[in-house]
Amino acid sequence: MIKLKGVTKLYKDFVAVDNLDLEVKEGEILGIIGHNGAGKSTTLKMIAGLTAPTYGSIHVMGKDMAKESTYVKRYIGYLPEESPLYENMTASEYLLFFSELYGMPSKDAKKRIDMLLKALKLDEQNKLTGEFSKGMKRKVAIARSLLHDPKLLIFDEPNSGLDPLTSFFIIDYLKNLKGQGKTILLSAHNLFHVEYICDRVAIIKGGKLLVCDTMDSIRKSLGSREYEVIFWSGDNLDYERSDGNYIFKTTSIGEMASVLKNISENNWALIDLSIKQSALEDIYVKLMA
Ligand SMILES: Nc1ncnc2c1ncn2[C@@H]1O[C@H](COP(=O)(O)OP(=O)(O)OP(=O)(O)O)[C@@H](O)[C@H]1O
Repeated sequence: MIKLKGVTKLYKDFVAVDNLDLEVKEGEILGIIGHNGAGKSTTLKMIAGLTAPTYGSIHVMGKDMAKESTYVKRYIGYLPEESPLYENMTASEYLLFFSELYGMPSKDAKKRIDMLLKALKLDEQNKLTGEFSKGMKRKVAIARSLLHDPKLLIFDEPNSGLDPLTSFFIIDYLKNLKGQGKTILLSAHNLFHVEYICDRVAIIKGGKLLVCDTMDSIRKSLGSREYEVIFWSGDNLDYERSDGNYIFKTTSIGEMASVLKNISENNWALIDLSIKQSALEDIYVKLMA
């Protein structure tokens, strides 16, 4: 669906995106994460055809964005990081206005707007968007990006500045859109959300791609596992105590095996054995350090 080859973006002589190769497959959700100023928005804008790369090529739906971006844009729903609305319109009026700009037949547009307002739980029909909360405004912007039923969604921090429940509602809504066959490329700062919905994660730093893979593969190469064994023994042992039991934690599978052997040989009682994997947050902190 998306293919970037050697994409570089210079602002004068400042390198905002540096020789980026990236692919997004049809039907997947790819999350881009990175510090402020890492180059996420610039990358998304280039893919959406809003700014051209200085070097390199971008293909979307098999088309070269340098030549056919006008054609491709009708299949893209782009949500910018900041999305000011026309605040003296209700949500329906605003969306209807955009549907006219998109050339949608008004009957189809009204149906689609009703569906989107309902799906996004935007039910205060009589309020002007200027009187909406931040979360509701973001939902209107999301509805606008989905008006023309695009195949590819490019969302720049869809839930920035929103409370946890509204954020989660939006993330879950995006997951639902993937179920309807959409391809989604998003940037986000909430790593839990990225881990929750994305099939693959791209981590960028200073405009360069550090890693792009599934969470499983990233964990295998960069993450760690911590084993935790809880057991009971009547003996006085040199292990940490927890609620009348002993607890042993390690990242070494060898050490964990030797404790299990001890438990078995001494007839102590194994209460629990668990494996904790690194969350994206741990891996991100490690990579950025
Ligand atoms: N129009 C522009 N002119 C000059 N520099 C720019 C322009 N747009 C972005 N930059 C610079 O390019 C770098 C990357 O910016 P970008 O907005 O892509 O980062 P980001 O990862 O999206 O950051 P954030 O998480 O804060 O949104 C930053 O150093 C920024 O200051």
